[in-house]
Amino acid sequence: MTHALQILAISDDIDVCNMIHTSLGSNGHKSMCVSSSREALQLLHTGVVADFLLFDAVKSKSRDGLFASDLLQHLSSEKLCILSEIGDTSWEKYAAKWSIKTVLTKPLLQKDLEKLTSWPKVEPTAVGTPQANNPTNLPNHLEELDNNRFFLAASPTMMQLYKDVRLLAPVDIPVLILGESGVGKEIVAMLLHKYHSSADRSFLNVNCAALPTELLESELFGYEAGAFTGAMKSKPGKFELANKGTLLLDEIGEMSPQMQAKLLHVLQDGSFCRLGARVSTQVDVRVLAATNINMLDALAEKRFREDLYYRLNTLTITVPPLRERREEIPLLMRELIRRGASRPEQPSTFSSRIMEAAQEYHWPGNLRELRNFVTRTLVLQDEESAYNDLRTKTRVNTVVPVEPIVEKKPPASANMRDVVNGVKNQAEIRMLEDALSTSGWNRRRAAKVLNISYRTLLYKIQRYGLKA
Ligand SMILES: Nc1ncnc2c1ncn2[C@@H]1O[C@H](COP(=O)(O)OP(=O)(O)OP(=O)(O)O)[C@@H](O)[C@H]1O
Repeated sequence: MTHALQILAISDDIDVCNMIHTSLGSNGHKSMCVSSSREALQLLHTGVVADFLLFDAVKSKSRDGLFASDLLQHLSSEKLCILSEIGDTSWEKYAAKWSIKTVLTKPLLQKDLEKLTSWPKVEPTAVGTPQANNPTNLPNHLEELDNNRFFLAASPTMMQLYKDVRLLAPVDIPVLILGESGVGKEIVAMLLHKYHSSADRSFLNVNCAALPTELLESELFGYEAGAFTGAMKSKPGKFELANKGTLLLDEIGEMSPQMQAKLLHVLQDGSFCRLGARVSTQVDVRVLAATNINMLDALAEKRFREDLYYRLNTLTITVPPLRERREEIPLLMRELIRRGASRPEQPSTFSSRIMEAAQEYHWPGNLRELRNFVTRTLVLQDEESAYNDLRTKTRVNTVVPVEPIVEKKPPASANMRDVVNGVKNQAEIRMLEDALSTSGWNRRRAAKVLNISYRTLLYKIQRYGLKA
């Protein structure tokens, strides 16, 4: 049987990436698209095998010497191809210098790829066979962000989300990012910033739920010396610091009514006063907002101002929970392991049974929980207990059918009360986890759904050790 080949593309152009994924995927081959040669090199260093590398030279940031010697160390020149623009012949001289035979021009067409690779079609692997679980079989998009953070998409919904982000990013309108806690709203905001014209300016983030109103006000707008006790020196706020850049207002749904009114004012005319200042300051900031609460409920319950809501959500992006894109789990884990394994004795991958168990678990804390799980497992180097932990949590979440009590004598030591309490606790944990995960770990909403007080819910979360 013919083996699936892998093409690695370095391109910022979503049409190019889509064409590669679709055209190669339909022939049973694999493809990966990254946005810089640095990312491509990182992948090659970690053992990813590319049978062919396509470099999109159009609008590439650092044309000269970009991938010359470094990439050629991994791949022979016949395996490299440059994608250029009609009329741009500058790449021919580089191609000659590096002995690269192929220079294609945009728009990239299916027939170019077919001719280029002349790879025979591979029979699709039957669903459910081990190979179908192999993460490298999925077309995916990996993008490097600041501070060793990354964006990875592989499911159809996330690939579409990436496409939407790329379309929206350059447009200067407010975007509201919705999704449960830990799904990657901040990562999406970072991507929106990366592809905005202000990308070389600051990207700042303020968590609106973490600070009481007065502190949030000084954090956002800054203060003058003497504005309050302890304000020895004046200090600019995040709006000033993010001038000409992007400011993400995280957990905006938790902002107090007073702050909402002040924020509305800034969004209307871009000006505000530092605390204790007499004159106003004018800024030009791209404001993004994110929340894990249901904004329509918040509007109906008058917890959030309608006028502010409509200012913030000219466009909305909803990031799906991890349990709705389980096919991404092995890929994400592999990438997290690759970045997390710092010592030689740490594994470069986890066993396939742990990967499978991870795909079955419902990850109420989404990607944050997955990342913590990988880090913990790498540090403790105890896959067995990590596996058991996953299985237990998956079982607790699955409805346990009540076994008919037929002629089974309980063991002498069994205590009826313990058994009943065990079943009751399990049912309670299941209900709590369901309510918390559907409300995106918004405890007030979960308490409402469960019809218990907020304090009772906090107590139960602590008692059962539930974690987002
Ligand atoms: N698509 C993704 N690819 C890779 N890593 C991701 C992705 N999405 C999220 N992560 C990782 O998951 C973790 C949580 O992401 P992030 O902080 O963006 O979530 P969030 O939705 O903003 O959470 P919260 O609502 O609690 O603020 C981070 O470590 C982030 O790097």
